[in-house]
Amino acid sequence: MALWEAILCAFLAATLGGLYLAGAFRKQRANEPPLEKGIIPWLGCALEFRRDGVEFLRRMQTKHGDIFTVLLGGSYFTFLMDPLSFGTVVKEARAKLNFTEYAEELVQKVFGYRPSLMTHKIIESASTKHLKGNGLEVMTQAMMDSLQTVMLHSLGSAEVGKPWKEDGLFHYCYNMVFRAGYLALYGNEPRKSKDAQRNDLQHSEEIYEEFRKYDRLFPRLATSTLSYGKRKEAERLKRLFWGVLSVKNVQQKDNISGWVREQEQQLAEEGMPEYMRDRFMFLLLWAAQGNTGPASFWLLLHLMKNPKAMEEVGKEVDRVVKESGQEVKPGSAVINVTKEMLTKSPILDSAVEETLRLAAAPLLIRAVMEDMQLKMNDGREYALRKEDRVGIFPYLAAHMDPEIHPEPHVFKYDRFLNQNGTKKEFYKNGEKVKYCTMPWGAGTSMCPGRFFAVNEMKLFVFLMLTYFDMELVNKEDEVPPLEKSRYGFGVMQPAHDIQFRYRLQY
Ligand code: HEM
Repeated sequence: MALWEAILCAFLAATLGGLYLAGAFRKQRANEPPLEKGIIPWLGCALEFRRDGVEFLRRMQTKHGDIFTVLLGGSYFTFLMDPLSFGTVVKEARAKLNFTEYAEELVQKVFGYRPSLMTHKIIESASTKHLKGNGLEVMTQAMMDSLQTVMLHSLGSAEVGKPWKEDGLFHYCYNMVFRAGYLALYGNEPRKSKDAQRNDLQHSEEIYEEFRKYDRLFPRLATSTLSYGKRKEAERLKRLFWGVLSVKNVQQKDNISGWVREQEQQLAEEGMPEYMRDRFMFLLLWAAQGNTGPASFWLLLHLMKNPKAMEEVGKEVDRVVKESGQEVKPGSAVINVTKEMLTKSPILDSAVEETLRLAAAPLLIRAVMEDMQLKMNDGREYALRKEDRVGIFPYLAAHMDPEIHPEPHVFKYDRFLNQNGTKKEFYKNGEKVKYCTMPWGAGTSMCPGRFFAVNEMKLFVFLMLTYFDMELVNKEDEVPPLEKSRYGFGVMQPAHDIQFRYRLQY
């Protein structure tokens, strides 16, 4: 064979091998879901998906129905769009559909954290102890105290009159809830130090500013699409957080939450090196603080845009405060809202659920560990291949389904309540939909902080409505659209902020 023939053969073999690895030759087999490979080898439909995931999946759903497989950046994802069938994925044994595989890859990429075998168990058991039941009472009180500190401080002294203050509503809500949550979880400056409270306020503000820089980069960091310069910036921020939240630094604080302290201790007992535990601290901050602030923003905004909702929630808040025997008097605008009080506000509960229906858009992913059959609710069965992934995107498949939630784009504060005050059930094709909303994920990966998160949002609303008058600067401003690049990453953020003003009532 001539040399040029040998080179040509090698080139052809390499190209075919590359195309094979890129999945270009994959065909839909009998019993498999419809396949969509896009036109670019390896990337498949990744660009379209990243541009606007909702639009892309809606188009696929119209074309293929409620199950289909898509090539995205070298991996095949089977999307299940039938909410009545979610249970089969969520409850499937870990040996077949595994949550940790994909999650481990992601946390290594974005936080530099390599999970140990026990990490998930440690998070689960610490959360059961500290973010539920009696532990939740302690955490709710810590959040209450920190919220009072940051919210009342932001106004200065009430004695100098009650001037209006103006701010971006998203900035204000995220800032307040983030800083209070950070202080409640990671502790305060040692109380023996002079100016401890002032230092807490200043330090939490600095942390918030840096966190937001990372937060903005996060979606592109997770999808490996940052420019070189932005990647360097993300690396700088990551290192900054590993330092600020290092085990050594956090241990200097007073009132560290049991949730943070115990997880760190258990990882240490398991033999995890200290530098890796520093990274874990950053991962926890992200998980605990990245969603609740944006969710509180949407809740307050929807209440402000819906006078009837604001009136009903306001009446409920007043009643609960009065029933607790407290009164907000001029000059002493301080109330204490307890976990117990927060159990007596069904209207606010419904408004919180409705807010999360509209704003929470996580993408739940499971790795297929062996060739298997997926049985749909209507009896159809589909073959899944080992090493593919299964994706559930409840925002589109359930939250926005007009059959489950009529007028899905409208905020209805009492959507989740029956007239007699009990919780409503939802139906599709005449069948009850268990997974009618899934802001917290489900199954093994379900958010362990959900009870605390709801209490944080409710505390924030209790205090805002009790302490402040507030209004949008421009009452005609529409609710801003969602920032599309964040689909799949939890609670959505607005494409732009919206100005409001607030002042002390008393
Ligand atoms: C509105 C607020 C929140 C929302 C919507 C939310 C949502 C979620 C979702 C969807 C997941 C699962 C992700 C997946 O399946 O891959 C998750 C995981 C997690 N969340 Fe939340 N979360 C919120 C607040 C919180 C808070 C306040 C905490 C703790 C104080 C917390 C702690 C965690 C942790 C530690 C995980 C990872 C669990 C594990 O991998 O074992 N979250 N969250």
